[in-house]
Amino acid sequence: MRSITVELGERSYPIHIGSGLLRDISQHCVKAGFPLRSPLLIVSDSEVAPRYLPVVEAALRREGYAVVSHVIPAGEASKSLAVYEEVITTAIQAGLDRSSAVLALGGGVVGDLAGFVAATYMRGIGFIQIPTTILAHDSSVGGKVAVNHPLAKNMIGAFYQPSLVLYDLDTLSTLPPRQVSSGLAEVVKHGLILDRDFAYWCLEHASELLSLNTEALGYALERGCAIKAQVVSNDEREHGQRAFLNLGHTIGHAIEAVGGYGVFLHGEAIAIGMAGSALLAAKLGRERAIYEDTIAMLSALSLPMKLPAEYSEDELMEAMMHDKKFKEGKMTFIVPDSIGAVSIVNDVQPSAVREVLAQLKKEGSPW
Ligand SMILES: NC(=O)c1ccc[n+]([C@@H]2O[C@H](COP(=O)([O-])OP(=O)(O)OC[C@H]3O[C@@H](n4cnc5c(N)ncnc54)[C@H](O)[C@@H]3O)[C@@H](O)[C@H]2O)c1
Ligand SMILES: O=C(O)C(=O)C[C@@H](O)[C@H](O)[C@H](O)COP(=O)(O)O
Ligand SMILES: [Zn+2]
Repeated sequence: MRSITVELGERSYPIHIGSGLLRDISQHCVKAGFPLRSPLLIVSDSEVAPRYLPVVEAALRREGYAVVSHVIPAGEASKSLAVYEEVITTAIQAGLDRSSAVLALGGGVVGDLAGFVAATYMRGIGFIQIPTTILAHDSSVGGKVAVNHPLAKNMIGAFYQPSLVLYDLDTLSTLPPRQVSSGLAEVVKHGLILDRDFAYWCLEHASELLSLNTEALGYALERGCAIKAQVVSNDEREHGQRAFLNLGHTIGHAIEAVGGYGVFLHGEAIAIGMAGSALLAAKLGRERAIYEDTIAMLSALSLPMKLPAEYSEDELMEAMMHDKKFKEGKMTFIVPDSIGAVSIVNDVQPSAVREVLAQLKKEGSPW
């Protein structure tokens, strides 16, 4: 097992990464100070629960914890206020108290939803992330928790850090290929924003990553988590550098909202968005090689880069006005300066964004 710390003073917490970690969950709950007398709530989804919930429940019960589980339907549509209310109902019925914790066993949907429950139930109780997707190397770290509104992604949420991230890489072996690629979009994003060598390493090792080679994947997820942890430690509430993590998300979130949640997976939408940011970079005078190398990386990871023709540019522009970086009537984009370095560009002209959207319908591979 390897560990990385998210340094946030008194709220610092470890990310444990390794093999066979699920059965150790109870010792971590004890160490984190969750008392046996207070019930724990595990939130999982309909794909993850049949595979991994029994191990986690059994480990906790062996220790003496009272455990209740709530299984949501798998997929982005569950990141909603309606499902949030159902989970809160379970928490009340199970008698969770202020010393209880919510454990998120699943991908980013479970993590974001369960984290929002933990942040708001009785104004905040304990929270543990147990990620089971590649993408969740990103979502489980950093404390952004939320549900979606039909008009805009992650619109109802909070910053609420977990006490612990327990990342058992054995769970990743059951991920479907499309989910593998989607998760790798956020992995390469971490390279594109801050680590040039890592971005090109992802390109060189794409086939090992896609085939879930243990060594390659372990390295990639550790590096991704370390970059994320560092950014969050520097700027927890996104006053500056944390916005780098939003590369590709202005367009990506608009694609998710306009197309319907779950039509494009999050990582797929972000891949199209990162291709768009690289096109925007070229329009703003950066080298076109940034776009070409970005496309090569996304393509190697079997990610989409093309915007389907039926996506209305007007609707996408409208959705982008709800981006959390949109302030005082100005569009802000994270724009690559080179591979491994980005800038926050305020006041991007809407006409330039429209041109990018039109180009995204033409360029890239048809996927
Ligand atoms: N909070 C953050 O900082 C942050 C960062 C990135 C993404 N996100 C959010 O995360 C979400 C996407 O996360 P995701 O891609 O993990 O999606 P997800 O949670 O929907 O998981 C993807 C799919 O894989 C299945 N699955 C999960 N683990 C599995 C396993 N081990 N074996 C087999 N199937 C498994 C799930 O049931 C689901 O169908 C989006 O809502 C996105 O907005 C949040
Ligand atoms: O942790 C962050 O900060 C990120 O931006 C990570 C993103 O990958 C993630 O999708 C996040 O949920 C987006 O946040 P939002 O503030 O744009 O909703
Ligand atoms: Zn993301």
